[in-house]
Amino acid sequence: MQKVVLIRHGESIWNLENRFTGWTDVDLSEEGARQAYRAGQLLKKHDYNFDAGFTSMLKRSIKTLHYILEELDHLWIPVTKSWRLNERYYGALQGMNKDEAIAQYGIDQVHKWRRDTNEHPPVVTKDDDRYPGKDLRYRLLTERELPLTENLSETMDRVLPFWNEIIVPVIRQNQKVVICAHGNSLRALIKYMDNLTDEQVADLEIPTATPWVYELDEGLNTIRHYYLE
Ligand SMILES: O=C(O)[C@@H](CO)OP(=O)(O)O
Repeated sequence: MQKVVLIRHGESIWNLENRFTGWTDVDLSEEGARQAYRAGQLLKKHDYNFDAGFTSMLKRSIKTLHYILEELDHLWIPVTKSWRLNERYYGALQGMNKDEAIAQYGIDQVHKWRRDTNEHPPVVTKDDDRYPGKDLRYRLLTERELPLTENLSETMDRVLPFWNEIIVPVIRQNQKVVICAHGNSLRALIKYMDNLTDEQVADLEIPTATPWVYELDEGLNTIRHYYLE
């Protein structure tokens, strides 16, 4: 049996302001940083230790993992950062307040944008400052990889190769792995791991900075999962 710990970043400033975030690189709120340290303390209390960490290229996740590893006195483990674990790219919704979006577009449309597996948020154009092609950190990505918008299915298309080709081989070497990512990149991973239907994944809400333990069998099928308390 293998245990993998998944964790969504702590509360960000835009979580607090209720704004669509996606690939916008907003920082943790003060409470978000405290949540991350508390998650580290919880893992320590339960005697968790890790050999390898994985996170996105966004500071709210990078810092959350860093604070957790600091609490565990584990800052020395290798941490791999990849855009493939980034939050779902929310296109032209990024920056918009979610209540204002509901007032403008209606609750049903906003719910579809947020939780339907196949619905695309409105696109950004390539001259928009929010286009990832303008961001230095993504300069090695191909044009096809740079999103203008993304639904959950497309998020799965970029998360799953990273899981299968990069993380799974590390787990198979019996390394203990922690993955710190985002609400929707984790939903994409769990949809695949637990074979969830579109309806089931629409109801899956992942709390911030709460260690989520996945126990996997030899074939890396889920035996059970639970949040640490
Ligand atoms: O704004 C976002 O990027 C995500 C995560 O905070 O929001 P939602 O839960 O609406 O998909």
